[in-house]
Amino acid sequence: MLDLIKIRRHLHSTPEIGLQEHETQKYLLEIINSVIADKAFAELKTWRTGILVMLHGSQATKTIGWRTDIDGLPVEEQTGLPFASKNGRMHACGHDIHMTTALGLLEKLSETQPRENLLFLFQPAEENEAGGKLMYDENAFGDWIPDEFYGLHVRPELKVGDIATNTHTLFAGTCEVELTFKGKGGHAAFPHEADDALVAAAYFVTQVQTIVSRNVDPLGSAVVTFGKMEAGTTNNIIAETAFLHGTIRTLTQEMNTLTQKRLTEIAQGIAQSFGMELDLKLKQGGYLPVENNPQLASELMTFFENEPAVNLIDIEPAMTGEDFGYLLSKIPGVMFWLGVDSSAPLHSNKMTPSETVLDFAVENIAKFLEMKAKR
Ligand SMILES: CC(=O)N[C@@H](CCC[C@H](N)C(=O)O)C(=O)O
Repeated sequence: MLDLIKIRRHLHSTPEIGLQEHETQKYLLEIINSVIADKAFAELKTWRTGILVMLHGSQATKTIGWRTDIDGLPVEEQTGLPFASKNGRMHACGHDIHMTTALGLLEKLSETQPRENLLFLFQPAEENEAGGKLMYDENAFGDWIPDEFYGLHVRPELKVGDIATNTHTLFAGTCEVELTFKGKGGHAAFPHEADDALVAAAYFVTQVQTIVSRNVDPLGSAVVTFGKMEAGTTNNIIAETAFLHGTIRTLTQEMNTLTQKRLTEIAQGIAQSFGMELDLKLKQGGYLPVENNPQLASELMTFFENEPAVNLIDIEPAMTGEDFGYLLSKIPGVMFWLGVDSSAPLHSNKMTPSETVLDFAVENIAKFLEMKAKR
């Protein structure tokens, strides 16, 4: 039987960034191969750093998919745990828990051959390059495309035992924004001979706040956050360029399109009024809103509601993003939050999920997938 705590700690101590998860893939493959070694009904294929494992059903009429993501974040871990990552990257979004749960599910569900096909997707690059979209668009699934797709994300504020989802939108659609104002540098004493990119960026950051307050329907939802701004070199030199890196989050794709349009207009207007060049990149990729399929979500919620160990919560959408949104735009399915009881939030360098969630998750999600694959 797999030692889930040992596996989780190994994965936790060796995180890798999206599409560079080579060691992670190697380690996952070792475990997956040990689990399916004597199962004639199991088959495996890889795509770059991703892995697909198919348990072929005995009387398959459909394919049920389970998805996990495998990448880490560029975060210096500060948990002080004995198995903390020391490589400048961290599983600060819980993907170590996601992967370990998927391995536990694979072990449990491959004990006997399911009736329906069961596909396990270990997907790279959830955080940056929308690996799910890449795999789908590059036909990594081939004829293993699931008919229904399920997946989870850990949620620090919820307790172990909590499973939270809804029958509509669970996560926002996001759009990454990269923007550079290119002006003309100069001496601080001669501003009239320069075009100050830092001042333009300051106006932009202020004006862009009006998208949420003036353009978004007050009954709708949008977030425009710039988390990074770089301009200038020292106090007495006028900045030639200013770089801003941000993200848009909205609960509908229409709102995302509107927000992207207004942001573009504001950036262009400011560049023009300050007489400088603008380089603007909007990167939405696969980060579409995560839309649960109403019927499948309702079935999943009823199932977990009737499981004594599970506290099922009907939850409001969150403004986090997930490239599972892209896969769910192609394949009906459900994503849910799994409570992991950490006092530090997602993406924090102190995020510490409770490992007791592993047994809970494998036990209860396996029951749901067994019901779907009709043993
Ligand atoms: C669950 C979670 O935290 N997801 C990330 C997804 C990032 C999407 C993309 N890189 C962007 O920033 O738009 C999140 O930040 O919500």
